[in-house]
Amino acid sequence: MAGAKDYNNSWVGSNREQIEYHVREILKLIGENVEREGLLETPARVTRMYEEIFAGYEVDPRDVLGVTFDEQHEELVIVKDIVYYSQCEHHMAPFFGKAHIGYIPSGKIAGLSKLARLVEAITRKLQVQERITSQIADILDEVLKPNGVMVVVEGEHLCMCARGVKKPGSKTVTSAVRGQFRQSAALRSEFLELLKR
Ligand SMILES: Nc1nc2c(ncn2[C@@H]2O[C@H](COP(=O)(O)OP(=O)(O)OP(=O)(O)O)[C@@H](O)[C@H]2O)c(=O)[nH]1
Ligand SMILES: [Zn+2]
Repeated sequence: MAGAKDYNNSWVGSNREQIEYHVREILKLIGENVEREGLLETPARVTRMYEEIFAGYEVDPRDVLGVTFDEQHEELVIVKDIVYYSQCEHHMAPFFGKAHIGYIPSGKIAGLSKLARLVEAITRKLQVQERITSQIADILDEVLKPNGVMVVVEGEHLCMCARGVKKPGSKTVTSAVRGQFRQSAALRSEFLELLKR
């Protein structure tokens, strides 16, 4: 039955009926017949989709890094090609791509999966790519207190491909550096070189 599913995210669960109502109203306003078979379940489906793509509103990204390990590895650690899907806050249209994270620990390392979870927590909400990039860097910097952090995010924005300027295939690349990466061009080059492999 439409909307009978349990929701993991409390904001979707408690607002489900209203979200469904408003999706139905938008469908009417764009000229659709909300009674036709293909659309009967659409408001409920959209609401369930929101539960996934806006799951970040339920998570404090700092909590994702709650488990860390003391380790004396003070060399570069990189997790690259972390695929993300986000929604542009200007158009509510998807943008997606890959995030690459590098950091130089200072006595504390994060579980590798936690870096991917951090990307999930930050991207699953309305965002701009620049903010995603700096939030990843800032939260790692704050929680791990590493010697340096560098983050590169690549994204393809549907608001630039499917509408407006219509430039499919254009890629936006953003980066953020903290700590030793700020001072050292050699370190930035090492990170970028390792991304190419
Ligand atoms: N900096 C930045 N801009 C973004 C991002 N996602 C979408 N945008 C841009 O947000 C801008 C919104 O501009 P507006 O002029 O207010 O909106 P618009 O009339 O729909 O703009 P056009 O896309 O140029 O048609 C556009 O230039 C988008 O390309 C992002 O992650 N970062
Ligand atoms: Zn947009």
